[in-house]
Amino acid sequence: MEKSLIINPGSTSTKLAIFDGKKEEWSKSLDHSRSDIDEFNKIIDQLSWRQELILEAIKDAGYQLEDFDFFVARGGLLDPIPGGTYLVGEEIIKDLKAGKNGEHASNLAAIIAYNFAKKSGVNAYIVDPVAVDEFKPVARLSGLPELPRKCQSHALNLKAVGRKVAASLGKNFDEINQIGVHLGGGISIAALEYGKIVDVNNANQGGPYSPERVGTLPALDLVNYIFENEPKQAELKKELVGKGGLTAYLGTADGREIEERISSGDEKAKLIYDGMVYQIAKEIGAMSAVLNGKISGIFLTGGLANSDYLTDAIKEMVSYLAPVFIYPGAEEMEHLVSGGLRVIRGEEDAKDYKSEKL
Ligand SMILES: Nc1ncnc2c1ncn2[C@@H]1O[C@H](COP(=O)(O)OP(=O)(O)O)[C@@H](O)[C@H]1O
Ligand SMILES: CCCC(=O)OP(=O)(O)O
Repeated sequence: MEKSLIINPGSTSTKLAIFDGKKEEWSKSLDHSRSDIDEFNKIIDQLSWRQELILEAIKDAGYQLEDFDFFVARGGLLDPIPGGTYLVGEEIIKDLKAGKNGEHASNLAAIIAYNFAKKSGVNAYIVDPVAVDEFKPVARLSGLPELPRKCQSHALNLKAVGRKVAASLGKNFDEINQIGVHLGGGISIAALEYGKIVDVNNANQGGPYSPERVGTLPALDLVNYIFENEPKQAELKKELVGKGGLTAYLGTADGREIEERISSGDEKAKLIYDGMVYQIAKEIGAMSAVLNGKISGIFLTGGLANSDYLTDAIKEMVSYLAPVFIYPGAEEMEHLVSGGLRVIRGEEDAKDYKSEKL
């Protein structure tokens, strides 16, 4: 009675897993090529395509929708809400379909889970969506009232790894302060104050540049660039979010390829890669100030945390602040199923999106 399908779409992959309770029975990552993704104008246009790919994958694995007692999905760009597990209902679906708070691959997750859950007559949940907003009021100020800073992050992985690090220190997640660093295609660097994301760069539009994203840009120069070059809005967004950072400078988002180039003496690759390290360390320093320097640990997670080159270089710049823990990859699937199970087992109530909106 605890069989679940976990659905986690990212910009270039859709990760799937089937659990019975906390035991993983099957998992698969469907990797999507840049050319497949580029076929679609908007993220929401990918809905049927990704949904069919998922159905095919679970069928090939010998499962059908009726086998599942609940579905759990990575939540998308919803209205700002506190962390936790939410029951997916019409209000969530309406906002995600409309792209009310922007476009992101994770917007598809709850819609697909809801479609599947309706067919099977069970519930769908989301856990710690990218829209988790636990900002302090001062963190919202940008300097322009019309453009407040938004709390959007890799909340799912940050919270999952934060819990693990706290446990390894013999503490509860909500007892200590940490700086959480998700190093993926986008980069989130968060001040976790007693388990809450009280500040974070927005991986889609601020902080360090990353394999695919530009990070903070000089505002006036961006305005001039737009007026001088008159780019199409959708094209410019793709340039900033999908083709910025390492991709813009070096033509690849692949850290392994860049490290090979560095090993064979490519000085430009070294400068650009080291520039990303520099910006990451600078942002960690900023989050340390947010926490008044009272930090039990800094953790580095995400795909790039597999790289000794990067983690050693970051450690060299920030380990004076606190011990640095390395958790390569992501803990997202386990965290999603745990969030769903807490509700299924009656250990906590699923939150209601409408009444939790900030
Ligand atoms: N061993 C490695 N060395 C360097 N970079 C790596 C390594 N493994 C993965 N990466 C990089 O990690 C990034 C993807 O991280 P991931 O956490 O999977 O991304 P996302 O958060 O977007 O799902 C890519 O830039 C990839 O090249
Ligand atoms: C807005 C932060 C979430 C994010 O950027 O996720 P992906 O790296 O999976 O696109």
